[in-house]
Amino acid sequence: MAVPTRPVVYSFSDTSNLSDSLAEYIIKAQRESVDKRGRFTVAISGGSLPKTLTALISKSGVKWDKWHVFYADERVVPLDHEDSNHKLAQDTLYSKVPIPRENIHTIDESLQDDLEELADAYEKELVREFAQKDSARFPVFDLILLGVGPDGHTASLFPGHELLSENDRWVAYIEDSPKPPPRRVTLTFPVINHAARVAFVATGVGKVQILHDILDTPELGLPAARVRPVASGQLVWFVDDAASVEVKLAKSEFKL
Ligand SMILES: O=C(O)[C@H](O)[C@@H](O)[C@H](O)[C@H](O)COP(=O)(O)O
Repeated sequence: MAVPTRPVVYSFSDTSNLSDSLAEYIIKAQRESVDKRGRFTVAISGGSLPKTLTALISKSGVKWDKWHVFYADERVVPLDHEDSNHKLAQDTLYSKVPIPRENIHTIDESLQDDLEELADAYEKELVREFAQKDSARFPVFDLILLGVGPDGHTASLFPGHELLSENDRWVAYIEDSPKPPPRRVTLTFPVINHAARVAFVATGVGKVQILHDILDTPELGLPAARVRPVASGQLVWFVDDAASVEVKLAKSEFKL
């Protein structure tokens, strides 16, 4: 059994410094992935995360045509709905950079009335994009970008939910999400924990307690604390000083 990865925690004075360093981290991950496999597969979350990616817009090292973007979770609403993570990322990022639309892997909104079928279809999209390239049982994302809720959820994996023990499916659905909207699809822990890199982003005073709980008492088993990339997977937290004020775990000085 691989030794669980210990998280590296980078704390920044403000979100502008965080966003700039996160962009440098992502570009380094992209460079390594493109050098090895000619592409960069990344899964992003919704909420406040897309906004922290905007520093990439002005960076010269981003090879947008090599990116393949998926969603760590997505709300099951039309892709132009205000609750859609895709719409959020489209308005915040994609509309400002030359990423090919065919490289953005959205849910099939025509299936939104049948969550089982929609989750299955998204899983098949992952199989198409990864299986012929990686023979592993689970897809190996180059990078998964996660947020964390005040209850410790990440993606759409919520405390006490049966999805936390889903160990076979790559994509699962939830119809009673405690965070609205209720109907969502999400990557499962096996997929998240097979990523080459996982980076959490958490900012603001609203995350003070949950960051302390997750980073200093992982034995509580909160969903975000159960993200432990196996093998050589890296686990990094990008936080601001406001959110990490109660974190006892030693913070590292950001360096690539
Ligand atoms: O679709 C979603 O709602 C997100 O993927 C969700 O998992 C988010 O990352 C957390 O709820 C944190 O959200 P904030 O960063 O906005 O607090």
